[in-house]
Amino acid sequence: MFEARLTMDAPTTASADNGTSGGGGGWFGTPPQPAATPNSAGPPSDAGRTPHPAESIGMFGERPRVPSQRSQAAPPDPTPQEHAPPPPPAQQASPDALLIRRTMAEIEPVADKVTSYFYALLFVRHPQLRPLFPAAMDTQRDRLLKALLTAAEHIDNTEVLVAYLQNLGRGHRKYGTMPEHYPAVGECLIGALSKYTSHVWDQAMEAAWVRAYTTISQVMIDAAAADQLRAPAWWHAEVVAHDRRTTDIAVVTVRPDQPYPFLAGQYASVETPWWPRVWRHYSFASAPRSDGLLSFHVKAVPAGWVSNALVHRARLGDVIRLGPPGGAMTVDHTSDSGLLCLGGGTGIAPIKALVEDVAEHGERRPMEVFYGARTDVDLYDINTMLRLQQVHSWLSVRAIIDQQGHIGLPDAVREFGPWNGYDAYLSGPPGMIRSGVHVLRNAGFPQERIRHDEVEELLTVDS
Ligand SMILES: NC(=O)C1=CN([C@@H]2O[C@H](COP(=O)(O)OP(=O)(O)OC[C@H]3O[C@@H](n4cnc5c(N)ncnc54)[C@H](O)[C@@H]3O)[C@@H](O)[C@H]2O)C=CC1
Repeated sequence: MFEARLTMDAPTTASADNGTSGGGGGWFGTPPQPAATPNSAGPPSDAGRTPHPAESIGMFGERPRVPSQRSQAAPPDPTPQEHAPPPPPAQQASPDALLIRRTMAEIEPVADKVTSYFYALLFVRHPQLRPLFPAAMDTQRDRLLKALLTAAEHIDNTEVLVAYLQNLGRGHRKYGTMPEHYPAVGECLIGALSKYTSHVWDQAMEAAWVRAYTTISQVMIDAAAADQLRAPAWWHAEVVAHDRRTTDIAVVTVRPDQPYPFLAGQYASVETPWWPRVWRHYSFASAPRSDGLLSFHVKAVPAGWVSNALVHRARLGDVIRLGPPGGAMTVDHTSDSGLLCLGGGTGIAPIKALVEDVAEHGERRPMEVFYGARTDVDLYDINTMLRLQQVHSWLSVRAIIDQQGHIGLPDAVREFGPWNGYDAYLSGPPGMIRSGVHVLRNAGFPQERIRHDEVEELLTVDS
């Protein structure tokens, strides 16, 4: 019944300036499609996507970053008033946002059921979409729904939402997501939400969700179409070096088949040939190199499909797939702030990339690296870091062995300082990031000077 009403606010397929927007289809129609490139013409048998603990999956599986932007945001903005206003406080939320929040509160206690029902609907009604998802959906099945719900919840916060959704839309190209898939997802989203909120669901609530999803899908579709003009949906990359540093950690170096632009501190999503459509995020372990090679530090974790494959199975000549780079834990080279870096375990990888990045820019900003590990053996990259320290007088590296686990690194940072004039970069297990942020905030560190990847995403990382 709601379907008939939904065709009003149809997402279009591409941006208005190419003549394809504005008219077409509705949620439940087939919007016009942008010209396909070879990479995006349709999901290959292994087209899939996203990262995390059991990682990613879903068509919209990129981890939601909307809520915690500030921790990884750019440096403090001296003129915030020139930008869009912050999201309205709850009492000023738009009517649609209030209805969406009401729905969210209703489904929260039954989130698992909503998730199961949503995917059941999707795959029964639209079986052609099933191959876009990994074979095993059990661990990651809620990524798509979560991303959609997160976006809807922040529908009033246009500035942040658009950036998030654009990233999401671009990231979905590697799954083989096409514009015509969006109406199917929207229909099943409404179907699942209405079923589990039937006692409160009404026309107004449905209309709010339709408007929100129409906006969400339109931004994603436009971003994917724009990205298609300048970048492949994914890169193939051949393993050219495989260096086992410990029984469970390997440094894997790959050569992409096309230039792969990225910034030090970012990460890529990675899919191996052994687990099609299962994607994980790995931070680049080096700044961009003149030979175009990329390195990742991979630790095989229990039940980590991708990480175990990369550490124990990958051989020279194997070809993996890479999604586009993501992440905002990058250095602002217009600043001369010091850099306080915490790298826990394999979290040292992007910190090493940041050191190289600062060095390449010829800067002499103080850089203090705290490298935490459980044992000496786990400090698998300490020699590299100490070599960098020898070469760069502005760099200081301290190793913190934390056998008891999980208190040493942030505590050690507290003992040094003061850290006035420093930006902080945190990379490592989610627990380390959380406690690190806590310690730094208590030490007076402004939130906007603390950068790290999203904890939600790390929780799904198969390190
Ligand atoms: N961009 C990022 O943030 C990256 C994150 N990672 C993540 O880093 C982790 C590395 O795993 P492992 O090498 O096994 O590290 P681990 O679990 O052995 O921890 C390494 C060190 O981090 C610190 N630490 C860990 N948990 C802590 C806690 N709850 N509170 C305070 N400090 C804590 C301790 O000093 C510990 O020795 C993985 O979860 C991986 O996903 C890896 C690469 C990049």
